[in-house]
Amino acid sequence: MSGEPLIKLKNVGCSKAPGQPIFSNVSLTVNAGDVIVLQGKSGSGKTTLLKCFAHLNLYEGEIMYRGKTPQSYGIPNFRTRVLYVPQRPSLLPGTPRDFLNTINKFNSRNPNGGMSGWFTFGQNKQNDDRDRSAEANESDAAHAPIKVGKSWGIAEELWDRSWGNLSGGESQRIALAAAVGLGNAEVLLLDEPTSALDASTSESVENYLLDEVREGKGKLKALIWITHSEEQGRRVGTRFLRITAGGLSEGDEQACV
Ligand SMILES: Nc1ncnc2c1ncn2[C@@H]1O[C@H](COP(=O)(O)OP(=O)(O)OP(=O)(O)O)[C@@H](O)[C@H]1O
Repeated sequence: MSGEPLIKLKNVGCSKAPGQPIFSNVSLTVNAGDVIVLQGKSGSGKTTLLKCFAHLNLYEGEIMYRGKTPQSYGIPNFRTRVLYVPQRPSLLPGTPRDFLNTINKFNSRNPNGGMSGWFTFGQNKQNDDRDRSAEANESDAAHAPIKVGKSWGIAEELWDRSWGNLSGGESQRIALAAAVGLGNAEVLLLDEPTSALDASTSESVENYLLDEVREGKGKLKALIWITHSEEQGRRVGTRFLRITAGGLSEGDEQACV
C-alpha cells in the first residue's frame, strides 16, 4: 500500500569513536512508494547512515521496521528485507554465482535468511557441504537475478567469473541484479548504485528500479538512494534529504541538491 510507514528512525546518531560523532538526531519515516535521494558532502555520513538502517553499524537512538525492532525479526532476516547494496561488491570472494548459491543454501535452511549471505558469505565458505535440496534449487535461485542482469547487458557467463575480475560497472550491475532478482527486499539501500555505469546503462537501471517500486508487483516498496549526481537525483527522487553533522534536513530538490 503506497504511503504506509515502513521504517522509522528516532534520534539516531553514529560516531567514529567515543566523542567523535559523524551525525546525530536523525529522525525520519520511510514510507512505501518513497524514493529518497540522500545527499551530502563527501564524508558527511551517507554510507554510515545506510549501514545504520540495515543494522550494519552501531548507532544510538531507535530504528523500527513495521513497528518492531530489527532484533525482533532476527537480524539476518531483517537484513534481507532492509537490504544494503554496497558500492564496491568486487571485494566479495568467489564468483557471483557462488554468491547466489550460498544465499540459496541459507534460504533452504531458513526461508527468511537469504541475503544476510551478502555479509556472511566469506565467513561461511568453509561450511561448503552442499545439501541436495539446495543444489536442486540453485538454478531456480539464479534464474531471476540472471534475467535482470541480462536486461542490463550482463551476459550469463559473467556470473561465473570471480568478482575481482569483473569491471566496476559489471560487478555493480550484478550486485544490484542479485538484490532485485532474489526478491526478498522491501527497502533497498543503494550506495551510489550507478557510479560506475555509462549514462544509458544507468538509465535502464534507474527505470527498472523505479518501475519495481511504482508498479508494486513484487515486494520492493521503497528505495534510499545515495547519489552525487544532481541530474540523477532529480530523475529518481520523490523525497530529498541532506545529511550534515547536525542531522538530516528534508527539502524540495532545489534546496537539497
Ligand atoms: N569504520 C569506521 N571507523 C572510523 N571512521 C569511519 C568508519 N567508517 C566511516 N568513517 C568515517 O565516518 C565519516 C563518514 O563516512 P561515510 O563513508 O559514511 O561518508 P559518505 O558521506 O558516504 O562519504 P562519500 O560521499 O565520500 O562516500 C568519514 O569521516 C569516515 O572517514
